Amino acid sequence: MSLFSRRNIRAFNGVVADVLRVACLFSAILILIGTTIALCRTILIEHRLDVKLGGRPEDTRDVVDESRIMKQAERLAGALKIPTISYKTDHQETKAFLALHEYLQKSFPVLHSHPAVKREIVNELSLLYTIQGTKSGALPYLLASHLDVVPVNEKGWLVPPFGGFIVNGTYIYGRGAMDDKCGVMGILEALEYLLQQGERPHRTFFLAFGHDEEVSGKRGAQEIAKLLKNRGINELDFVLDEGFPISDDLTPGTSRPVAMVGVSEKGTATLELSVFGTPGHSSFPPAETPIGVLSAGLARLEQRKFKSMFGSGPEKQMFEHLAPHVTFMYKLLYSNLWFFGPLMESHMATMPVTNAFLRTTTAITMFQAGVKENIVPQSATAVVNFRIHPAQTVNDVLEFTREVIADARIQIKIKRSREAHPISPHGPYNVPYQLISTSIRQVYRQAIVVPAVFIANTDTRWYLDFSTNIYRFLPTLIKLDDIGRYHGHNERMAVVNYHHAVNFYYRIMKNADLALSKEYTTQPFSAEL
Ligand SMILES: CCCCCCCC/C=C\CCCCCCCC(=O)N[C@@H](CC(C)C)C(=O)O
Ligand SMILES: [Zn+2]
Ligand SMILES: [Zn+2]
Repeated sequence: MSLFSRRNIRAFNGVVADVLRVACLFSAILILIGTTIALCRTILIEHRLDVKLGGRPEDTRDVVDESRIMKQAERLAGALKIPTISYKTDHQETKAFLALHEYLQKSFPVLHSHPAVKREIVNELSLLYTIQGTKSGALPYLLASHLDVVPVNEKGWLVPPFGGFIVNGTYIYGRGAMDDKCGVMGILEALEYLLQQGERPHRTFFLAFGHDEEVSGKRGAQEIAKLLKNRGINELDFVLDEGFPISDDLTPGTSRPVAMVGVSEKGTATLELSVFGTPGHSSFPPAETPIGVLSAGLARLEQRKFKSMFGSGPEKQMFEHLAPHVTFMYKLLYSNLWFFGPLMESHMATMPVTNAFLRTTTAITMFQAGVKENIVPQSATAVVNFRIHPAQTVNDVLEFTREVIADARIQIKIKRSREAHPISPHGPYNVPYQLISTSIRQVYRQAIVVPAVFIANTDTRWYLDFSTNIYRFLPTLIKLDDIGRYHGHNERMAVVNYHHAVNFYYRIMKNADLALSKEYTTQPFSAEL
């Protein structure tokens, strides 16, 4: 009988169908088990934590008095009028920073004259505040923000970017409204209020406001870090700096806001690509010019994306934390990335901001060549900025670039680089992470808090030595169309969101003291589950 007889083919089809049936059943069982485990784990953990930290999200005691909302907004607007622009390292609007220092002193008189608060100017333009707690023995913590802003192109703005306008009593417009004067002003508002109430923090903490975050932090945060070290401060309980804002209506499967707390940040590499040739008359040009050669190489680099590293970083935990709070279909999806990962990847790759979560990104940010229309230029130079997924390294970026460029005429030089930051603990027993999470949910009561990798960079790089608990989060709410306002036109902050930001920092200060109590210090909070 032939191997391909009808009977054999029928039998073979039967076996294939059986195997497929078993595989489907097996996958379905695994998906259900995966979903159940993820849900139980997160629900149990979150419930326990709410009880432990004593601050259930619905608890609104101690929240800064709402009648102050407009006054707070006006004070932030005042700070936005001061153009503390960083153009590049050592090229800054120096006078504006001094004006901002003075404005802060005038705006927050209680804290600036309080015996427990020491304010220092570091490296001429940065500020370090030390708030002396009433209890000794506990590790201090540090809240960071930055005083500088990126330059503006006034043309695209609805109102002048340094006008300090509050439009319709609803939005505070101005460069720095989101990045990051809301942090500086929000923290100081919270502390001013706390001291005004006659309260005194139990625990010592620092406020570190660098003046050059937008151009590296070398002169600001780095110097603040050195000063702390020189004073014998080698360890901090946690550091909280700017990071993701809370995203509203951006997460499939839920209409609730999602607060991503940055537990790491992507690495970065800035490469300079150059081509050199011989200058000459444009009426008898060579077959290829430096501009042509470099452009072709850059086009190849832009078109060849880095492979997706989805699932090789904390993305898994991010989606597991989302799972209990989303619709049933998305519960299945988010709890079973081993199965649905590719589907999620292809969806996330369609938007730049979600694509940045998946992979190392490539951005050609500068190009320079040519001096006159009839001279073939001698050289062409481009700058390419990469943001590196935590599962890859600077070296991977360099190798990838060489492989894609594949043209010996294009020289590749590293201008700046830094590996991705270590992943900070974000388990149920990590007090600093839970303290931040609880503070978020006490203010944004609907928010789902999840760990994530911050896709941009912050001053936290200078504080990595001080603690393993380094977090990045901005306590405001944004919608999809607000993302373009970062470093773009019409940066703004809703008056009500700014009020929430102040409340959040106030909560941090209160909860940090709560976390000092015996109950917390005797529990194994530092251990991961
Ligand atoms: C399920 C996914 C939902 C996705 C929602 C995402 C919402 C994220 C929105 C915005 C992120 C923007 C981050 C802005 C970063 C500001 C910090 C900054 O500019 N840092 C500089 C530092 C550098 C050293 C000069 C930077 O270039 O990274
Ligand atoms: Zn910033
Ligand atoms: Zn920025």
